[in-house]
Amino acid sequence: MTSFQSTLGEDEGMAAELAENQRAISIAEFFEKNKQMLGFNSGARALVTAVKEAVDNALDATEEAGHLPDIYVEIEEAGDYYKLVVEDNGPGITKEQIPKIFGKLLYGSRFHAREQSRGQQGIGISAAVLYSQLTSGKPAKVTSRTQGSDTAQYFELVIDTDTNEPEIRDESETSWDRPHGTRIELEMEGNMRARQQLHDYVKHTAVVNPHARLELKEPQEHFKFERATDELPEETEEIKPHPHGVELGNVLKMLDATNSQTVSGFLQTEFTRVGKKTADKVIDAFRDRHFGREMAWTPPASHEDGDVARAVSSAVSNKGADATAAFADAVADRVQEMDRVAHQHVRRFVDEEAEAVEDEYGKNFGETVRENAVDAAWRAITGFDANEPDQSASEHLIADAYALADEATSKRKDDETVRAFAERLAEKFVPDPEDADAWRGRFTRDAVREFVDRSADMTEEREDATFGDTARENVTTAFWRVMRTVPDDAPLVSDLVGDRDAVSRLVHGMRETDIIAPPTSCLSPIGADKVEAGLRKEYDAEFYASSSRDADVHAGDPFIAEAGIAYGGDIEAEGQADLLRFANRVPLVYKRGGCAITQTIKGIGWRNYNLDQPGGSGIPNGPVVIMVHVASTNVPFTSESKDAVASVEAIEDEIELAVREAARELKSYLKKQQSMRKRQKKQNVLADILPVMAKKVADVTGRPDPDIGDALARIMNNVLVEREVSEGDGEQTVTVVVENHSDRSESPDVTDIVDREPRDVSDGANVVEMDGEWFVKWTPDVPAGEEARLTYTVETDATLDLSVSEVEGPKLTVSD
Ligand SMILES: Nc1ncnc2c1ncn2[C@@H]1O[C@H](COP(=O)(O)OP(=O)(O)OP(=O)(O)O)[C@@H](O)[C@H]1O
Repeated sequence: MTSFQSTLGEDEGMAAELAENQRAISIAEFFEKNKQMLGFNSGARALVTAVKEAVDNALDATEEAGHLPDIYVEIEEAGDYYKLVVEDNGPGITKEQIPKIFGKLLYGSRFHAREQSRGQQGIGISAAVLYSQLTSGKPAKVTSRTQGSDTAQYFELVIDTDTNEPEIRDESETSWDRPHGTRIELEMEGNMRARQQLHDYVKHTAVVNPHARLELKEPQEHFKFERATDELPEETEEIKPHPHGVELGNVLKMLDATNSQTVSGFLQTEFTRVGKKTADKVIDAFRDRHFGREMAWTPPASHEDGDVARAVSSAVSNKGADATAAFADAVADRVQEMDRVAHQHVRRFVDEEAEAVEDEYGKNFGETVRENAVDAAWRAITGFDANEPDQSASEHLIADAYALADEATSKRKDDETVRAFAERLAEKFVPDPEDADAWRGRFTRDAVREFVDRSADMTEEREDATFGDTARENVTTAFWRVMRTVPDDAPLVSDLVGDRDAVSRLVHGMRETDIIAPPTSCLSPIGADKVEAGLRKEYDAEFYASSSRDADVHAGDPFIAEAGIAYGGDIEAEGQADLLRFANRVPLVYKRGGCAITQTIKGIGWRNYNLDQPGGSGIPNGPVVIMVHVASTNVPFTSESKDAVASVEAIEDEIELAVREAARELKSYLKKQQSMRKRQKKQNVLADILPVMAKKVADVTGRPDPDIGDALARIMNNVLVEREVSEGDGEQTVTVVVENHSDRSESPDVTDIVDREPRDVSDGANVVEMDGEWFVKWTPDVPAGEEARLTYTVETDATLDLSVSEVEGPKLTVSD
């Protein structure tokens, strides 16, 4: 304890004095002092954040109303301040809501909705109003016209920071030329030092929202991003939470609020993807933790040390010999039919057979008789004796335990060790007759593990053997597998409310149960095609790849990770790759280092994907743009300013998988490029030396020079395209020969352009005339090792121009 604290403790008057100064703090006051939490920590950043909040809202509102967004942003110098105007063509806001939306922090429509939207907390735009009033002292000016209304509403308002309530300074009806929408005007202290971030935000917003028209007018520049598509993103639907990943606190709250009485009803009504069957599975998993399971032993017939029929028969008195024998035999038969039998089975068989015998013999088999019968049968099966204080495990139980342990442990353990272990373990199941649960063989998994541990420890000590953790876990699992879920009714919702331990077991049950992934109707991913299209729109690269993963769940909220890669072309080759981060279609422009997206990219070994990565970790170098989008009904951000995605394992894993998917495509492209470069190099060398060699050979042998093109194509296993011409009477017959020296079938596009009309064109050609030139095009399928001959005739003085595509350059030899 510090001396200050000890003084406080001694002096009660001090506590009272301190108490006088203690009072609740309004949320508005809190954020007034903690502007950085909302992204208003500097004048430069404040402008970007205010634009972002207003534009995000405008996009959310227009899309939700089914309108193609048309958003205008203007930043203007106004004396010592900057004036920001953001206008949208959304549905507008009603007169009653305007003051609360702009004049009250934590007021919004999205906080409780499980549906993807840019806005989440209901803080964004009111925080911008707060910052503007704090720095300029001016009220926010809001104009809004709802669809179908002749007039617009105009408000001037500020936030009362003591009460976090709007204070209206002016209010009137006005006219506005937009048929519907909202316009907000804020004056604030600021500067344009973050111009680049502002441009990035608007530009990247346009990339991932191709359906939006965006206009940004700032003191120096004016951008217009026209819409690239009239297709709105798919409409999203609100969903309930998914059972995987909901936290204990939430489940406690939900149990408190639900109208359902049974846990099954609760699971089915409050969660997505839970029907009766899934609810039953969750409840079974819950039961296993809550009640434990019942040990099931093999029936005694195989061991011949327990006679169930005789035991049951002697437990029944006064029911007549026939009825007693029929009942005892029937119970014994039912037991024998089982591979393994647990106490619950015996209870069921006794009840069912008692009823059958009652019907047939007219004797009453009441509860006491039945209980005696269950006890007797169970004793016969297990060898347990309720009257024997120091009983030990029967040979039958030891043999059962041995069989399970033997199968679960490695073959290298010697038989004696396993037997000694099994004897000790079987002993642990022998109950104290006073303990009703143990008597029925009911134990939790932890209890079984403890039995195993104690038996293994003892075996290690006495038998000088080793019983490692894996062996212990395997034996526990082997026992747990044969144990049966208890049939007891699950507690009701009213029993669970407030019982943290029991609810925690329910939450574990929910997590353990296989449940299909949540519906993705609540999400609006960009889609792999559009990710690539967005990159193509923005970057002139030589290669693009993209991926969009299936939905996964975090904290009951579904999410999807998407990635795109652009490589080469005009992308800056010097320095690190460019990383574009997006969350719910909003570009993230700040806190790059503290973002899970950046961390995940840094953790990938990019050298495996043929990129340069100094030191083997970190952002790779080279002409690369990596884009990552996380879409979720609740993106976990590191702070309210929503600059960076928090480090959540499930999300990081999916980001990594999405990026690796795209990176694999990049790798095979780069590998191919590399092998093409090698091939080209080899070909260049050959093209230099072959003519020299050919000349020498021709000189020595006195024969004409051989055809170099042909030889080169054969050596390189290329596709060789050659033109042969035979001249006749004023006309020539042209033959284009396609020889395929490679080891796979090829279908090159072969085009000869001639300036006279060709005739007798061979089959399969497509002839198009344009401005006095004829394009004669074939796409022959040429199997490996074969050739195709393509012919036509044309006047002798025609000029010819041969071109070939659809075969990679270094694999092609054209001799015109
Ligand atoms: N331009 C607009 N048109 C229509 N409704 C709007 C507009 N701007 C805001 N709203 C409504 O006001 C609410 C509050 O907006 P605000 O920016 O404060 O929070 P949010 O967008 O819900 O969440 P966040 O704090 O994460 O930005 C929104 O949820 C939306 O219902």
